[in-house]
Amino acid sequence: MVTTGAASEVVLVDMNEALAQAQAQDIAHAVPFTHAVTVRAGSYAALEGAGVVVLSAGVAQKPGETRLDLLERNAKVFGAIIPEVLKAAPDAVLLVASNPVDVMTQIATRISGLPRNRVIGSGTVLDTARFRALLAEQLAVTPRSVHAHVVGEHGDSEVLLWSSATVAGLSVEQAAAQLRRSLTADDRAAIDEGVRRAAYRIINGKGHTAFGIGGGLARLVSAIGADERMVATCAMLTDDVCGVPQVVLSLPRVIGAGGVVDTILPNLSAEEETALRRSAEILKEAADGVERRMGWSG
Ligand SMILES: NC(=O)C1=CN([C@@H]2O[C@H](COP(=O)(O)OP(=O)(O)OC[C@H]3O[C@@H](n4cnc5c(N)ncnc54)[C@H](O)[C@@H]3O)[C@@H](O)[C@H]2O)C=CC1
Ligand SMILES: CC(=O)C(=O)O
Repeated sequence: MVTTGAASEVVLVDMNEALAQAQAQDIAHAVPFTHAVTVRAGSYAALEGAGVVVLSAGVAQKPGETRLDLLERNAKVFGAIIPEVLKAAPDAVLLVASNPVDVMTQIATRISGLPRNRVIGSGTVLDTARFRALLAEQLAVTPRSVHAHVVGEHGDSEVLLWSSATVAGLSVEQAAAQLRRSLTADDRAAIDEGVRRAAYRIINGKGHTAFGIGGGLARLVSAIGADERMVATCAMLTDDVCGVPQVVLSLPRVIGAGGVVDTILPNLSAEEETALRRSAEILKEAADGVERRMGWSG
């Protein structure tokens, strides 16, 4: 947020106050080289007046763990922090990043009691970025010129929408042919694996992921602040996805003041529709399970 000037003031709140202080100081020392952003650590009360609160507290995956493995532990963390956040910043948009982000968004929606469009999960924003980056590398164009989306779970069952991916208005197959680049079934499988398994590989190498999600969250904060109506694949509680009712997952959403302004359902091939339904079923089952175990259902 500091490097892009996405906010005028950033407050870091963490149960580890010394860590929040140290991070705030370190980040503040980048301000002279970037944008005029005030950065400080504080208690929940310091969130007063916040337009957006990013929820990223909790535990992260260790090598070998899936995102869904974190569910119970992070549900308890949200149970503790969301009432505190709302006391200080009742009008904020909640932007959820903690994993498993889709189910955590559903939990945040339930605990907060806020309208569903004000509780957004970063969802597959990061996976969409990874898909665009890898397609761009394959086609030797900049990722900004690749229009492609990942929908469904931010996790193992996510769905890469190859059928609607375009460059300069052409399908990626047509673009590859004109650009004299290979895009064989093996290339596509390698890109799929590269997107779907990115977090596992990065966590094996450095213990966590940070820059991609940081870029994505900053972009969303700035879209909300400027009422941009940017289309991004964010997670939100949705009435019906391929016949699965009341499920939180990512679809292209219009992001502006107040959170999600609208949702767009892309054209799906039969195979993509089946995969999206499966992803919705997996998330629904995980969310129903945690609601039961936490005594929230009914
Ligand atoms: N949605 C996405 O694309 C991504 C999500 N994540 C998720 O974000 C979360 C955070 O990841 P990291 O920053 O790498 O982990 P981290 O362990 O570095 O940071 C988590 C912080 O939460 C704090 N915390 C824990 N319980 C708390 C509580 N009750 N109140 C206040 N603070 C509390 C901890 O003190 C710690 O500083 C994880 O769930 C991770 O899986 C991470 C990267 C990408
Ligand atoms: C950790 C995580 O969810 C990611 O980097 O995709």
